[in-house]
Amino acid sequence: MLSTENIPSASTLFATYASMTASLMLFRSMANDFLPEPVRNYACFAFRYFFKPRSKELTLVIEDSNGIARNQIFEAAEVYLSAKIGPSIERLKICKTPNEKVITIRLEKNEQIIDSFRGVQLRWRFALVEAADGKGNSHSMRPEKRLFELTFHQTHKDMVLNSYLPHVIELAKDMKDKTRVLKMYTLHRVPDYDAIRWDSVKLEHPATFDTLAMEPDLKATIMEDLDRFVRRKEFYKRVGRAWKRGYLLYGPPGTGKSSLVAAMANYLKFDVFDLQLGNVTRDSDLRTLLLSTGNRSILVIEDIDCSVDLPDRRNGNENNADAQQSKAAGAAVRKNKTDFAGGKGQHMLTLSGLLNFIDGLWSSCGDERIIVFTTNHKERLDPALLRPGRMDMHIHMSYCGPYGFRLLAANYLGITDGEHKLVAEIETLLKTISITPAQVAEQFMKSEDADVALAALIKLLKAKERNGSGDVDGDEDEINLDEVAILESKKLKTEDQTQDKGKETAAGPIRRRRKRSSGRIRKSKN
Ligand SMILES: Nc1ncnc2c1ncn2[C@@H]1O[C@H](COP(=O)(O)OP(=O)(O)OP(=O)(O)O)[C@@H](O)[C@H]1O
Ligand SMILES: [Mg+2]
Repeated sequence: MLSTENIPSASTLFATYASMTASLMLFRSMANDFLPEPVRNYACFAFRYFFKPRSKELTLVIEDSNGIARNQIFEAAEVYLSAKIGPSIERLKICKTPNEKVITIRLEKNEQIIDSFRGVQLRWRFALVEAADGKGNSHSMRPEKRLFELTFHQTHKDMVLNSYLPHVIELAKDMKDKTRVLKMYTLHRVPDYDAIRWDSVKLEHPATFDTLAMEPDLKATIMEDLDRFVRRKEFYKRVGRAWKRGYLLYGPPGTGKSSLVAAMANYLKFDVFDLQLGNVTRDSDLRTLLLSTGNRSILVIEDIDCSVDLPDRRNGNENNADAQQSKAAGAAVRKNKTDFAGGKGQHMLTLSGLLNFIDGLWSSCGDERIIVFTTNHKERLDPALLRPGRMDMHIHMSYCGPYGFRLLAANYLGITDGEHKLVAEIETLLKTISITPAQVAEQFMKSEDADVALAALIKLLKAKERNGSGDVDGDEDEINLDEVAILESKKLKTEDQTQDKGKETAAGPIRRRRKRSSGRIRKSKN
């Protein structure tokens, strides 16, 4: 039987509680009076430290930026985790801008994801915290900081830092590349500010190495070269070279130089910056433009022989003061039309200036840069451009050979392994007659019926054979396409010649117009 004698009464309990509370309050007010604040804070900290339950977990806090630059780990985690979303997630943020191919999915505040790597469990949590200074993140202009918390057992700290996070970064890069929308930047003049800047559009050029008709060995060499370039970051650093590579593409019009640039961009997932030198009049503009090109990009200068001319070649005047000056400097000088007419000379762009800038300052302030020059006339190029070490690879884009023809026939007409009665005849003709891939493609566009398309190609090849135009350049070839083309091109040529008479000193723009007119004939038939 329980005795009630040993149980304290309610009044005793209340009295004890009241006296303890009074003692504590007395103690606290004495501590406040006699102990200085730093000592009190330290005592509180020590109390909490010794009596807090020990956690075996470690949490890494990954903020979206360090205040100035973006945090690469944060960005990688966002992408990586979007592929790890499981059924336990209740809220997600989704978004798609007009330029994006797919919907982006991101975690909402406080959502967690459990990941595992080499048998280790890792917990990710996305959080939004108000910035202590109330200003938030200046980089993203947000009032709060976005961060990920990555929690795991303390013993795995080294593995997470040295293996798991690099793995997340690498995987995220691959994922981003797959969905990346390539951009094509072209020059845009802002008249009010007399300035010129890059404007971007989505690069949707369908050319790839699979659709490009060129000799297989050359194609493989280019692809290998590109692969080697992108994976040799450390090598470039070690040997003290800027991580850039230059290609000179030369060959007749319609042999696929521009298509090759697009194929390179699609292959590497690099943006393209199309630098139309004709629109740039000042060296200072050029420098600003070059400095604002991004990493992982291809800078293209098309038709370099038309864009940058030697003045003595252009106007045939050896005594011209500018020509003398540029010769002395070993430079090719291009001036805009008004300079020639008015002789003001202040808007001057030099090829050597461009090349030095590309070789020097520009190339050292970015990574993974490719520069491509294209030309129809390699022999007209300034020796400064061809100097060893300037352009790493000279690629000759040539007329259509049997391999190129078969590839086009397969892509356009679905003729695989040359299984068509007319293929052998065409291949024989191709041995002696030069025809560009663009012209072959044009014939193949005429009909979906392989018989009709191949017959049209044979007709064109035979017409070329009759005219003895097997080895003339592409501009002349256009005249042989068909009667409409003949009439149209004659008309355009007459127009050109009339205009050219008045502008004998501006050889560059004249060459450009001729090229464009032949392009127009091609387009009108498609
Ligand atoms: N090698 C090729 N493989 C597949 N298609 C090609 C090839 N070359 C040209 N073409 C076709 O011809 C069109 C024009 O080619 P592209 O503009 O690449 O020639 P280009 O060499 O740059 O000519 P230009 O010297 O006039 O700039 C392309 O859009 C493509 O359809
Ligand atoms: Mg081109």
